[in-house]
Amino acid sequence: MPKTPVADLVAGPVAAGVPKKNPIIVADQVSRRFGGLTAVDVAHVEIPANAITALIGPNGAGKTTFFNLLTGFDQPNTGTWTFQGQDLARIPAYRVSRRGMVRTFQLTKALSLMTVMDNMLLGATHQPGENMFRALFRGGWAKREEAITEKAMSLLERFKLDTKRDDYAASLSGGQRKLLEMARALMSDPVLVMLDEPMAGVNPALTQSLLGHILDLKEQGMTVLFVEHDMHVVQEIADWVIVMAEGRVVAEGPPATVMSDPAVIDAYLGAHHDTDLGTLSGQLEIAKDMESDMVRRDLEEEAAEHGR
Ligand SMILES: Nc1ncnc2c1ncn2[C@@H]1O[C@H](COP(=O)(O)OP(=O)(O)OP(=O)(O)O)[C@@H](O)[C@H]1O
Repeated sequence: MPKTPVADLVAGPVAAGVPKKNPIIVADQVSRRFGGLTAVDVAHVEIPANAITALIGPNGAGKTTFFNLLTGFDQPNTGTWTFQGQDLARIPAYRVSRRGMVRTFQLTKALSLMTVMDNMLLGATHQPGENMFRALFRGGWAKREEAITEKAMSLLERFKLDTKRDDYAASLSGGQRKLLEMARALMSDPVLVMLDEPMAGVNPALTQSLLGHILDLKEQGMTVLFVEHDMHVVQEIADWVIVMAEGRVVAEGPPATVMSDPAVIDAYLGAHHDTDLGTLSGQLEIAKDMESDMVRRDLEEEAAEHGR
C-alpha cells in the first residue's frame, strides 16, 4: 500500500495543528487535568481520513489520555471534537464505538478468561445499530447470531487465529493477543481504528504480520490512528505523524520530516541527554529503549496476571 502523499492530506503549511483536506476527527481546546497535572492540553488537531496516523511522544506526554478522551473512556475538563463532522465530546464509549470509532486495549483479565471466539462475539455487540433486543424483536436473532459467528470465523482465519477459537485468550502469546484485539475491533465494521501501542509485547515473528494487517485496514478504506514508541514501525507504515509532549501537540508532518524536526528532538531530550539526537539513528536508539521498557512492562503485567 503506497504512502498517501502529503499534498493529499493537508490543507495548509505543514505545522502543528495544520488543517486537513479530509479530516475524520477535529479537536479543539481539549484539556484534561489530574490534580495539579495537565495531562492533555491540545489546542487544535485534525486527524486525516483514509490514512494511517501515528501519535508519538515521550512517556507521559498524554497520548493514552488523549485516546481515552476521544473514545469516551475519560472526560475532559474542556474541549470539543467532532468525528465525521458530528459532535462527539462527552459521548459515552459504547456510543462512540457504535458510530464507527473503535479502539484496542490490552486484554483485561476478564477477557483473558473468555475463549477467543467469545471475545470476538463480544466485539459484535458494538455493531453500529446493533442491539440484542431489537434483533430479538425482529425475530431474526438466530440468523443474526449465525452471521456474526461466520464473520468472526472469517476474521479469525484472516488473522490466523482460527485454530485457537476455543482456547482461552489468556493462553495466547502477546502477539496473538494483539491480533485478537484487532480482529475483535473489526467485528463492528469500524470507520476509524485506534490502536494503543499495537507492537508492545509482540515478538519479531509476528511484527511483520501485524504491520501487514494495519496496512490492510487502510487498503480497505479505514482510517488508522495509533500510538507507537517504535520509530521503525512509524517510519514504515505511517502516512502522517503527530507529536505530543507535555500534553500538547508540538509537531506534525510526514515521518521523515518529523524525525528531523528540532521541536520533536527537544521533546525527547529530557530523558536522553547523552544520545545524539541530531541523527535519526539517535532517535531510533531512544525509541528502542522506550519500546523495550514497554515490552518489559507488558510482559511483567502478563506474568503477574497469570501468577507466573
Ligand atoms: N488516571 C490518572 N490519574 C492521575 N494521573 C494520570 C492518570 N492518567 C494519566 N495520568 C498522568 O498523565 C500524564 C499523561 O499520561 P499518559 O498515560 O496519557 O501518557 P502517554 O503519553 O500515554 O505515556 P506512555 O507513552 O508512557 O504510555 C502522565 O503524567 C500520567 O502520570
